[in-house]
Amino acid sequence: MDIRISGTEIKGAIRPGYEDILTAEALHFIEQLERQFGERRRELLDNRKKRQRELDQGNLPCFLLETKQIRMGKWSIAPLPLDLQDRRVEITGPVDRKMIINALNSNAKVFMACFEDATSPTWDNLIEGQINLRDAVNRTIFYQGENGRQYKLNESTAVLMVRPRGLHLDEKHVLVDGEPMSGCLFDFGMYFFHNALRLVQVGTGPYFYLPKLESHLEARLWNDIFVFAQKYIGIPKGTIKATVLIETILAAFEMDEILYELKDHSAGLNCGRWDYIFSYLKKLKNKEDVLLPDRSEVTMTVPFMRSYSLLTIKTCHQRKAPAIGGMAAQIPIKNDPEKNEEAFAKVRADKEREASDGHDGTWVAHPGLVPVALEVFNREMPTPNQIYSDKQQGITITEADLLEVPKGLITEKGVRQNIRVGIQYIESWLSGRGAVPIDHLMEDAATAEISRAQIWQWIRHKKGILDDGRKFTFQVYEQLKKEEVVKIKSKFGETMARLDEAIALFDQLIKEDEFIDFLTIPGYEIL
Ligand SMILES: CC(=O)SCCNC(=O)CCNC(=O)[C@H](O)C(C)(C)COP(=O)(O)OP(=O)(O)OC[C@H]1O[C@@H](n2cnc3c(N)ncnc32)[C@H](O)[C@@H]1OP(=O)(O)O
Ligand SMILES: O=CC(=O)O
Ligand SMILES: [Mg+2]
Repeated sequence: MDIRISGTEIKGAIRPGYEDILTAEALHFIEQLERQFGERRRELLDNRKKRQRELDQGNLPCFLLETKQIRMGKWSIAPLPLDLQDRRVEITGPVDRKMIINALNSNAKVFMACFEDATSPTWDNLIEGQINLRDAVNRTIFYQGENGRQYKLNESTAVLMVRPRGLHLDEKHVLVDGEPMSGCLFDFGMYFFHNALRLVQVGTGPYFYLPKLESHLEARLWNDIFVFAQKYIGIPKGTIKATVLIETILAAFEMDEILYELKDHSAGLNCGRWDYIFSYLKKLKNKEDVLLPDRSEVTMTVPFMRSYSLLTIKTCHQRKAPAIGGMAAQIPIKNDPEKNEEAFAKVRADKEREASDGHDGTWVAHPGLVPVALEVFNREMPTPNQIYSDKQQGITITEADLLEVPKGLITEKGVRQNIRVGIQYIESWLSGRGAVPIDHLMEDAATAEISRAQIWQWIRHKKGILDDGRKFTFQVYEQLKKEEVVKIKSKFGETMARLDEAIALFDQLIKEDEFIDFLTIPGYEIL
């Protein structure tokens, strides 16, 4: 069956149940969103390119002169709704049916359902994700595992927040006036249209996380989208609340401005550490002194990362907004209690730093880590949040602090890990899975971006030299890649259906001199 309503045409398959999401009314709404905001989104994407060219020519990110008044002014975001005041532990995950139930039942305060880093945007994942979220909001969601185990919601569940895709991705299965529509407007629009009224009725609201913003003008776009959407379905302005991920180096220089643009709709900021590392590398890739060591060495305690997290807290608290921490990559390790305890200790230390610095909550990747993070925040944060604490007073973070280049080594082990993780992750993404465990770490689109960006840069940077003195070149890359692919094949054999395509895509990302902005853009062409 083909669906075509007014100027909107659905190119994706219509399986049983999909018509409940792709209703005429919902399609009319997303068509309006695209017509109203699609062009502005494209202009903002062009701005990103222009900004990248300026950075490539040697300009450095800086606090903006033209918005100094906003940074100096006395203002706060609108008061937070009751159910977003205590966000001490938030679990994240893809929009998979079983995982949604597990996350909502996990005892975390919030569950962020993710269409971005943790979801491979196949048409089926997206529409099934919308069905799952609708059923979760209606509390009718139910799942039966292959082993017969049945899953349903507990009496008390986490507050739901939804992360639509970033501005950079199209939705090729939905054409509006003959062109693919914006992925972010599709995800946001469908979730909002089907759930906002019900969420308000039951005393919560349409709450969002906004990924990968690069400027306050992008926050302004989202604010205008929210105003339009609320008016469209007849709910008061300010009902939507959104937390913006500070996960690009450019956004770190515009935190006040981002909060200001969204102030009626703001639910604070979050430190998206993995995309942040990727963005630091990508945006500054042409600077001769900018070179990151092995991925495992770029932790939250290296100076530029710590500065960014402290500035996020300080900025948020000045504006009475929550500052949520980020994701430690460790996940539980089954059948090895000693290694498992080491992983938990790393997560605990990460959460202790966040809580004692003044973060108002944190992220975990796995239900098994909820008690670890809860114990730390319960101990360190007796109040629902730390918005009124004075922990950040006296701290000043400069432009130079945000840009400080970390020290450390590039090793063959680090190169091998980047190659293996990059290829394995892309294979899984192409096969429809957007978050995977690799070497006992959570890997998703953001972490994989770091892996491939490092390889790209180390080859081209004159200081891309391994700790044993070898220059890292295309030849060394080819040799190590060959060996890593053999290891992948011997471990996974025939189960990796899209390995050849993953290797080809990884190669393209490394070999094109023009840095490819997001791996998901060429990836989406073959998804
Ligand atoms: C950089 C960023 O953007 S971070 C945010 C985006 N990334 C994410 O959200 C990743 C979230 N985490 C995950 O997807 C998963 O934890 C993974 C892929 C890393 C590991 O998943 P698995 O290999 O399935 O873990 P594991 O086998 O230990 O899972 C045990 C149980 O916990 C469940 N589970 C694991 N992680 C989650 C989660 N995040 N949410 C809900 N349930 C989860 C599993 O579904 C499984 O349930 P079951 O026992 O009922 O079958
Ligand atoms: O989205 C989170 C990140 O770390 O990236
Ligand atoms: Mg991210």
